[in-house]
Amino acid sequence: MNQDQLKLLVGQAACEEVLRLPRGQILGIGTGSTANCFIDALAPYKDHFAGTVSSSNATTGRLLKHGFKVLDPNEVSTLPAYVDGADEIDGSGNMIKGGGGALTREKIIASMAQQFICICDSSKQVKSLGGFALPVEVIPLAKGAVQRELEKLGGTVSLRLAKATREDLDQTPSAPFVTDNGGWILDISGLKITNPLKLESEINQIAGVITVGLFAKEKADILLVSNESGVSRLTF
Ligand SMILES: O=C[C@H](O)[C@H](O)[C@H](O)COP(=O)(O)O
Repeated sequence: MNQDQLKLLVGQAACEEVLRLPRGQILGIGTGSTANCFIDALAPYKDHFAGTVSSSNATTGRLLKHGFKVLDPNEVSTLPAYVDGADEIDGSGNMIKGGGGALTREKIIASMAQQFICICDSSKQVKSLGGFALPVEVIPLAKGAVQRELEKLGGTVSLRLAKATREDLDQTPSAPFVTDNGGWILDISGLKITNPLKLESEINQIAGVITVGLFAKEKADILLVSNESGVSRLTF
């Protein structure tokens, strides 16, 4: 099975998982190629849910195309579950997210949910986080100041350019990648993340940081992970 087939498989498993929730609730939905597989699998059963809350403009577009109702997060107080992919996940459910630039809205929607259901293929499972460059969304005018602070952490910090990210976001190549919030992204590579919760809090304290793509406070509660032998369900 190739990686696309593994994503389809876990998307289908996540669909079965959320259909066990009582009817008529509102579901939080993430961003990325794995989340897209989940959205497509869930589309025939969309009436099971009263609506969805989306973590990005790309996801909103896909949900609307399938006929899902998409609600403004301000209209919703709590969600039974949030389903999303990850760039890396460790053995405790801590994650790096933001490879597609949607980290801030993802973290907001995750914080509203009673449980975070992470979906991925087994290539995303790691012993410790940091092999995938850690994304940090920043206010553009603070880029220089934030970069200097982030460099003190020991990694290599680079501004994400549009060409280095997804074509489906319709960005101009070589210009800074611009998030749905008008922010820019600094990617930190070469970090050894030993205490994700502490590092998340430290980076969030830097003036000019919008969000760091470390999900330790909002870590996964459930992991559905696919490999050659099928889908496993882990809880944290
Ligand atoms: O900003 C993007 C999100 O955090 C995604 O959930 C993450 O990048 C994983 O995406 P994919 O499922 O495409 O690997």
